[in-house]
Amino acid sequence: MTFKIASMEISLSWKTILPTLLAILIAQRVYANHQWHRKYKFPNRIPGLPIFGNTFQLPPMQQGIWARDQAKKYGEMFTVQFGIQTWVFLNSSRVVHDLLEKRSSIYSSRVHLPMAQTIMSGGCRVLLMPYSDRWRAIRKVMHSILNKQSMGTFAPFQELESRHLLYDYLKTPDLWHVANQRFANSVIMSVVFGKRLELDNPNTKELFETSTEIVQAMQPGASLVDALPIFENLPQWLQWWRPRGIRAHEKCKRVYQREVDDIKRRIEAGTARDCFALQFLRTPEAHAFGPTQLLFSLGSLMEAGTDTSRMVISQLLCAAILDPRWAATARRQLDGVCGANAERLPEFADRGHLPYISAVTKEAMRWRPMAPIGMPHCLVADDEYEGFRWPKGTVFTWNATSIALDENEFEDPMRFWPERFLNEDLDNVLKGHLGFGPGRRMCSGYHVGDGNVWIVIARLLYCFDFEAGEGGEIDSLRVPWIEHRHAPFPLKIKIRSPAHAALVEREGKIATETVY
Ligand code: HEM
Repeated sequence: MTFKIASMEISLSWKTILPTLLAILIAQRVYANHQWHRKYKFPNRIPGLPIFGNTFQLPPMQQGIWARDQAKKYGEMFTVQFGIQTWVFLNSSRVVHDLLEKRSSIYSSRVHLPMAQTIMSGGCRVLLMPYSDRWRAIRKVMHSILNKQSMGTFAPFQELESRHLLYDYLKTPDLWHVANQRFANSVIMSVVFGKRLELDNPNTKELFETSTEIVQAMQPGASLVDALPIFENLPQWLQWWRPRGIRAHEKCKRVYQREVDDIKRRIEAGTARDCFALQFLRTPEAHAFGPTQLLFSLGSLMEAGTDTSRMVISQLLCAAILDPRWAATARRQLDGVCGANAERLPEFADRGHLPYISAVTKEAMRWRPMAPIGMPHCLVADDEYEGFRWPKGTVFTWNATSIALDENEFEDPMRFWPERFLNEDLDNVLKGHLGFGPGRRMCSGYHVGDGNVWIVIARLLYCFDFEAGEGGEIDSLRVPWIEHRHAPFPLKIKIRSPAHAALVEREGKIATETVY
């Protein structure tokens, strides 16, 4: 009886305590939510699902077109919820300039990615690093080696690899996409490690596999814990993704170390060419953050510097067949400088006499942005702007495709029209477009990227004619530029004349036989 009474007493008290506790918790949550909404104010929010927000609305491909449609509907800025992250899309160069450039000191961090950055990269991948002393120190060294004055060190690599590219186009025109990839990979291998790409070397294959793995790991939704970082609090033995991440990390360290050991051997033997790694290894700051950071600083450059150039070159060829007008203008200027009868190949030294090719290069950075919805920049302190208030941790990105194709930004934006860049800012490769990103986080290798595209397009247009291949109309907004297993669009390539064939044969063959 007593027990019964006691148990009744207990159950009675729980019956009252539990709902009361629950009510307090809900009230607290509602109050916190209310306070949060009073404190912070976001631009137009795109309606989404409870809990998941807009996560399932972002398509895996053609994200740029999706984001452009949203910008048309929601205006200069809009807000979306991807998992637990709040993203603000900046849809005009005005707001990009005001926030990501002018306030770059608080808009330049990265989203926390427990799988891609913490585990797979040991926190050391430059592209994914938070804005920190370490990131600033490494970027400073990168800048000191990759600045405009140092381009004389890297231009010979680009010169040689572009001659090899011409030879590949002459001999195996149907494999032009493979030639583009070989060119981009070999330039970056030379720039970073001072040696050419050896296609059949398994070490090379492994090195480039690591890039593919991290690109895949960075895709939204690739890993649950990156979408919902709360899962990183699970005990390590329950984190099923961890062993895969550790394996990828160890593989990266092993393949990067192999390259570092190789260049150290060449330095000792006195056979190393001047390159990024050679200079980097001599810089005390490069060693300040330990051996893993040193390896990943070199690896990060390899990863960031390959696919980017390859894709922009493909875009240019596509633009040439869709609108032959600009290609004809470029050809006229090239013939004026190098002779109409294949007298010689265009050189970097001709750049001052070939302004149209520089304008073509800038227009290529605008036309179909390589990062279609920009790259996430994370805010590190609460901020206010034009009546909006954002908490730290909000993610900002420049809506690259939308801005590039907006007629308020560019006259006749759909047209590939290099003339728009023939102005007093022509020689400033960053000015007038966002192809290399905004603010402090902008591309570290932009001089190399610009040089790659400039020399390749000058030489290809001088030597070859390009026409649409069979396979229907090309929708240049939907071409899968990232594709590397097959050509992203049908293209027919013909050498201009027997004299041009002889020039390519002569200059290209030597390039294919050069070994270092
Ligand atoms: C045409 C070629 C290239 C294009 C269009 C390009 C574009 C970009 C873009 C859009 C970003 C992101 C910027 C941001 O987050 O705001 C970036 C970052 C980066 N790029 Fe490039 N890039 C190119 C070539 C290269 C090359 C050749 C290298 C190396 C030599 C390189 C190294 C990097 C690095 C290290 C980062 C990471 C910067 C950071 O997060 O601090 N890029 N690039």
